[in-house]
Amino acid sequence: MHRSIATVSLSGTLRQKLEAVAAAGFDGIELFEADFINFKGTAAELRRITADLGLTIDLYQPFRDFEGMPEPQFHRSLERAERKFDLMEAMGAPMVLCCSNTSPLSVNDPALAAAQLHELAERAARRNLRVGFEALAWGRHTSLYGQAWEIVKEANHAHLGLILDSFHTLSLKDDPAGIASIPGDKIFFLQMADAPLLSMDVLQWARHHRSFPGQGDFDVVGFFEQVLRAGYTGPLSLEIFNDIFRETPNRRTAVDAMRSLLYLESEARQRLDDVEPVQLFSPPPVPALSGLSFIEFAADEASAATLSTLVKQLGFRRIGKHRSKAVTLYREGEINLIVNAQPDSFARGRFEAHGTSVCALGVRCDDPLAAVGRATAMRSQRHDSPVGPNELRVPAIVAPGGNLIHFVPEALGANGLYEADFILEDDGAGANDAGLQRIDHVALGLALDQLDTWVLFTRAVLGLEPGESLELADPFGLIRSRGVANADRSLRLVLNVSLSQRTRTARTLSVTGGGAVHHIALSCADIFETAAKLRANGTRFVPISDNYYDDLATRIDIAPELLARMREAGVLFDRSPAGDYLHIYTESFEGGLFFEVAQRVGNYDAYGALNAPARMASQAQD
Ligand SMILES: O=C(O)c1ccc(O)c(O)c1
Ligand SMILES: [Mg+2]
Repeated sequence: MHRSIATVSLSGTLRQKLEAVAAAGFDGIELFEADFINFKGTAAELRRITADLGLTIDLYQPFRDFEGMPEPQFHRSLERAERKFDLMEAMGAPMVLCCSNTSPLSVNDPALAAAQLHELAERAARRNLRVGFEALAWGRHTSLYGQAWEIVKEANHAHLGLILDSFHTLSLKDDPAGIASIPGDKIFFLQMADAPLLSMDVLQWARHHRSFPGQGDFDVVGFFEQVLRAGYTGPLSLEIFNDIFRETPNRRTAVDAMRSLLYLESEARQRLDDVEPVQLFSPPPVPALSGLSFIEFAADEASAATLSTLVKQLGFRRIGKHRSKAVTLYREGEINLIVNAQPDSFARGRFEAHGTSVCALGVRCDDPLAAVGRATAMRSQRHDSPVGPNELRVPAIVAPGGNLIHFVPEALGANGLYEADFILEDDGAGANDAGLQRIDHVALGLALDQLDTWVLFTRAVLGLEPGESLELADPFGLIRSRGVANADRSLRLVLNVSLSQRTRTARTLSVTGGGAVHHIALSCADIFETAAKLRANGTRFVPISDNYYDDLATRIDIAPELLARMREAGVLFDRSPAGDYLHIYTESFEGGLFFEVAQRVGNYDAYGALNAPARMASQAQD
């Protein structure tokens, strides 16, 4: 499809926006009027700049408060339109977006609206321009696409058509199914936007909280499917009013934007085997992922020694040394932790930039090359590390923020990779084993402008689905937290952002840079036994207040004996209809990273997020 984006969706000057959009591979733009009004150049100059960048100006927008107007406003608006048509001719923009009237002066008369739009289209036709009519969700008399379509039909002019915007339809919970029966050639333009489900004034929602398809909660794929079923073959465009995007570096926004369209096309394509009026993007399928094989830390010699002590307290044994690099492998249960202190390596670069931190995750995968193919198709970068003799090349990609995700072939089994790359020599400290079994989840601390990027990345590249978005109280501000997981829940990530500059998460972030691992949750079969062994090994846990347990007993019906054990051990508890979650947090390591030990009972499917405030308050009281 011809892929386009409204200039309002990105930060920067108009020229910077155009350069970012062109670099991300877009074909065209919707020119947001304010971007042109404040541009220090002529329409002809803009035409040359966009053409030099290989972009077309597909739409000039918006033209407001036009239809259903009494005199003298109507004729004044026609004059205004003529001046905009002059500009459009000079810049080579073939279409103007006329959004439904919000003025208190407008009258509720669809026949008048149709007649006036006919007149506008007639004037556009004289210059071979076209007019698209869009229902704003807060339009005074026209707020639904069905109403706008009735008016366009009645106006019956070849140069007048309908503009669809998924936000307006989905925010009002209007049914997009009717779109499929609108003639495709009368849909002149398609604007796609997603958004989180919020209960607020629809205008505020639309102007501040839209997001790219795949980042929000709307059924944008279902909407797009109906438009394609109508036979639409015009541009696929993004129009995103978002407060955070206005300040996000525009190169990143532009890549997210392209990824969202590629995701949207590929998802819709799977629903449209029978009808495909236009070629849709077809990437390799999402890989089948089955959990984390390893977590790799970036360190230097000194911090590698500190980490070694820490993980041994957690019951890990050192089981191998890398064949050619200063890299050590630790294991407990099925969990592999790698500490990479190799100078001149990718890991050392991360260490120098961010301190001791997680620099890579290894994900088990049925077909790693296909996974990398999917990732690069979805605009992620492939990463190739130097490989020594007899070592395995594990395909990797760069995640947002710069850490690596390696795809470890499932076929290697539990030990294949480690046997190839490491000299395995168990240091025999297995007596410390505390019963940690698997990596339950990895929680990331992200900058505010990275959450949407990560939701889309994990969805489009890794095939993970986001869960509920929660707001959690830290003593110094709010944290927003969202889990993403694959279908069988063998791979779970938790994405945390701080809405305040003053929370622990925000402060850690300013030390480690965005996209850092914030904590690592490890599972066990009996949390009381495991916590006792870990304590005996020297692990220190975040203490939990007595008041927490008094309150817990009032909220949840728990056997007194279990409550007493939790109180004594400092174990936190959450219950859902599907099951229970018992967990405990270690004190943090330098840079703020810490571990969580978790026991899932039944089919509990979340992360104990409601207990995070207890942890954050305790950490703040240290
Ligand atoms: O918020 C607005 O005014 C506005 C303008 C043009 C659009 O296409 C739209 O969806 C919203
Ligand atoms: Mg719109």
